[in-house]
Amino acid sequence: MQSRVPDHLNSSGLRIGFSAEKGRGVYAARPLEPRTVIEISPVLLFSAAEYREHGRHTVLDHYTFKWKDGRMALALGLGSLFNHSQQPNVSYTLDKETESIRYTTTRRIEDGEELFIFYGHNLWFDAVDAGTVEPILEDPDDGWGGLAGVDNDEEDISALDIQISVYAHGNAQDVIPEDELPFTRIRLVRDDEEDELIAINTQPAWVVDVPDARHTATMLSWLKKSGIETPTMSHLKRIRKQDGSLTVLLALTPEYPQVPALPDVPGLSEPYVVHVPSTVALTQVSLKHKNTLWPTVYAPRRKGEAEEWTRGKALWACKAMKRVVEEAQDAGRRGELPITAHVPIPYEKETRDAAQLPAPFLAHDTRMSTSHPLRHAVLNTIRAVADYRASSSTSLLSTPTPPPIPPPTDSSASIPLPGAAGTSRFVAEVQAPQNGAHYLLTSLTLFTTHEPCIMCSMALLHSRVKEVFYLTPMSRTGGCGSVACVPALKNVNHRYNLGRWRYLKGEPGAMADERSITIADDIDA
Ligand SMILES: C[S@@+](CC[C@H](N)C(=O)[O-])C[C@H]1O[C@@H](n2cnc3c(N)ncnc32)[C@H](O)[C@@H]1O
Repeated sequence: MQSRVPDHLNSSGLRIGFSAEKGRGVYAARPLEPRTVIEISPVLLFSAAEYREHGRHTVLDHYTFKWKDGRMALALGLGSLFNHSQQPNVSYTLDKETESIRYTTTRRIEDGEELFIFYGHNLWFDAVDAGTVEPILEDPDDGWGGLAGVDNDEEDISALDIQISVYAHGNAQDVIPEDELPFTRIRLVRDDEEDELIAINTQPAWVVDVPDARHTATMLSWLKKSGIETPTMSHLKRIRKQDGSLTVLLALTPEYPQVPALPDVPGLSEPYVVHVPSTVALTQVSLKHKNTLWPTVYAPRRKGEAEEWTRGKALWACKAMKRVVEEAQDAGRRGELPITAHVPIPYEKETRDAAQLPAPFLAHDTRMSTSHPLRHAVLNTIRAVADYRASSSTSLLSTPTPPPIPPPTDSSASIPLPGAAGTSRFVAEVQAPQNGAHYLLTSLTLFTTHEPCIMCSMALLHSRVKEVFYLTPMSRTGGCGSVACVPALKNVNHRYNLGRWRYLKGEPGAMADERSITIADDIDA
């Protein structure tokens, strides 16, 4: 049946067409370049109650978009007429400021092609998919073990809301018992590793010989002020006395690759590199061995003991995880894979001061829209932080312009990328970190919807992240406990902590997790 469609052409070259299977749709009336904004539709907003009581019982339910704050939006203009495809050629963003939706082409479009958005995974009709390629999200062999973890599903959010309310009440300083934390820790090393001492993990560090012991105090106070000390050196003592000579530790070379400048102290040697232990000594045996390399801090731990978490910190983490899920759902609605990673401002003040992160970083997976296989959410996030670190440690005049990368999804809360509009102003306002350029995610926590793949897990290792929390394990590709456990590999020069979020879908109140994984025994740490 042919429907009468208005002879409509918008200024970007879109017209309304009709097909028997899908009804009206939006078509290109001329070729369109990738990343062209083809339509900006103002929206009509319904409150959550108004929609629940009225809207959803009407035909409106086939047309409305979920707005960010729980309201529902009806796109005016052409926005309501885009049909759905598993291989969308248009992505969209909700613009809260102007109460509108912006539609952008994700690839080149030929004259006459239909334009599709991605509605999500829970369709209410039998979809005719115009895509010629097998749909990525429905292919059981997609290599991602299925991406249903944050599949446009309000249950994820309500489960997280319940967790938030659990931690929001009570004294923020209270230490939360291990089994009441919102995550289960994945142990990286066997308890007996320290005693076995198969190999001590080391990393290179700059040191300098100080011939006259009277200059030690001057050296140490200079070191404090110099800004080259990093929190990752906290397990190492600053001075080594050996065979009558005295050597001062300056910096770890991965974080400070250039030869450090020295104070004006007579007789100092040129800085040189030695290999120092990567972690504290947990046992006396280990201390003895590690001290032969460099004097190391002794921090005995009971078996399995890990960092304590307060109620306030658990609340901070739940909010961060909720943000990740919301953004992933949003990305999914726009035709991206619903995977997001997020590095929030640290909870503890000392970490905040050390990390010098002026705003949270958040990015989603952009493999679909960029047709680029490496645009994983974690890599996009690390790269955004790296670009920020690089730009803020150089002068404005020399700010490099990297190749274009997908911006974080929330421009209001995230850092503009170098080369993007507005970056220069931002960089000018933030004090350049003196020693921040080389250690990317040191002391920071990354939250992500899906267990990072092996590539991303390795990138996290290189970026020196402190800890990673993920919601959905990836049984076939995960590099943080499923297929491999990259931070537990033998001889890696950095380890980060891992936690898998606990909550049961459909039973949001349940804080125990049946699916929790332990990998300790089969890891050759
Ligand atoms: C937002 S409207 C899109 C415009 C609609 N085709 C019209 O004529 O008003 C959503 C409706 O379009 C239809 N639709 C969208 N994508 C489709 C697809 N891939 N296959 C079949 N029907 C589709 C479904 O009936 C759905 O309820």
